Amino acid sequence: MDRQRIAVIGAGAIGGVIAARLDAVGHDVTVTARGENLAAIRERGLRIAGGFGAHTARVTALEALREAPDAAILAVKTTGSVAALEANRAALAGVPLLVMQNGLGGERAAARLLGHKSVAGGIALMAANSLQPGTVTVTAPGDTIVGGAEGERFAALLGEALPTSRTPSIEGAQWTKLLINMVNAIPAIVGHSVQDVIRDPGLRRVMLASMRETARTGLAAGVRFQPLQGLTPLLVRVVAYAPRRIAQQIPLRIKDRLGDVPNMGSTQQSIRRRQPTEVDAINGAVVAEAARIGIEAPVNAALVELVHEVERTGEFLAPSVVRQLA
Ligand SMILES: NC(=O)C1=CN([C@@H]2O[C@H](COP(=O)(O)OP(=O)(O)OC[C@H]3O[C@@H](n4cnc5c(N)ncnc54)[C@H](OP(=O)(O)O)[C@@H]3O)[C@@H](O)[C@H]2O)C=CC1
Ligand SMILES: CC(C)(CO)C(=O)C(=O)O
Repeated sequence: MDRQRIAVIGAGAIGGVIAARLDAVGHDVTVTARGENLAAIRERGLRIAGGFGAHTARVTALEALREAPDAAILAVKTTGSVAALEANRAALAGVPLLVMQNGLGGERAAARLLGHKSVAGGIALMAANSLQPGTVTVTAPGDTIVGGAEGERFAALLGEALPTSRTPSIEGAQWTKLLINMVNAIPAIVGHSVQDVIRDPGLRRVMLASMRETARTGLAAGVRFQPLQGLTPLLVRVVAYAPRRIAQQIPLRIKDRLGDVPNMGSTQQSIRRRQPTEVDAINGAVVAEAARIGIEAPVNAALVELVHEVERTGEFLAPSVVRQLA
């Protein structure tokens, strides 16, 4: 593919990896960042290490885009989407955009806000920690999944830089990722790695309960879950309805896929940076969809409350507080 001018809005964990890999394969990359992260990228470059190899990308780093790129990628947390899109609205007019976010429908919200339809949805299956400015460690590599409008364009672009595939239904893929993201809340509440939380039988029981609510809600709402990382539609039914001793194999598999390098999950990383988390867009999305179709999701509702409590106080809670939820 010809050298393209690519803008990555939000050079944190996922945006940082994507920007550095696009730089590594020869694209002209501009990132937007702020504060210490912006200063570190300007001074030392954007550094990635771990699962996709080491690279220091000497990218252009700005607070906001000054001109229209050929294509753009939004990789801020869902809580920052509106501000980040507003800040770059003029440069993004008519520019194809890929929204790389967990949660449901980020690409639809961005398309509404920008007032154009060239917006694709992307799902990162890698796990990455970004706790030092300008530096990202990929703790577990994984595919990037792209779908929706402009899916073909972004699959071709990212496919040069990272393992990438297309999904025929970004909504169905986002629901499967939502199920996987039930691993996020409990580590953010207790301050342990995702792997350690899943190893703990009592915490795993609560995580599985939140996964069951997600699977049952999605199935009841008519979602066609797409296969992701071996999590097939059949296994989604196993999560929803099989006896607990069988269904718990799903969180255990996710732990194995995350590998041995401790991963905090993106929600806990927000907590550790004293920033708002995406819990309302993850566990809260299950609660909202369950309410919409007239069922309940009490474990997810409780997890939302506990993550907000940790956000407010900055203090992790004892695992026993979570174990009693299921
Ligand atoms: N980390 C992971 O392993 C995974 C994350 N995801 C998903 O990917 C998405 C991105 O998450 P992640 O990369 O972890 O998040 P990060 O918080 O690490 O990165 C987001 C970056 O965007 C920056 N940012 C926010 N608002 C603006 C703005 N207005 N202008 C410029 N920069 C801005 C943030 O800066 P600041 O720090 O100053 O706020 C931060 O550096 C989320 O939806 C997440 O759920 C999906 C799979 C795995
Ligand atoms: C990698 C994974 C599944 C959990 O760590 C994730 O999506 C996240 O951190 O948001």
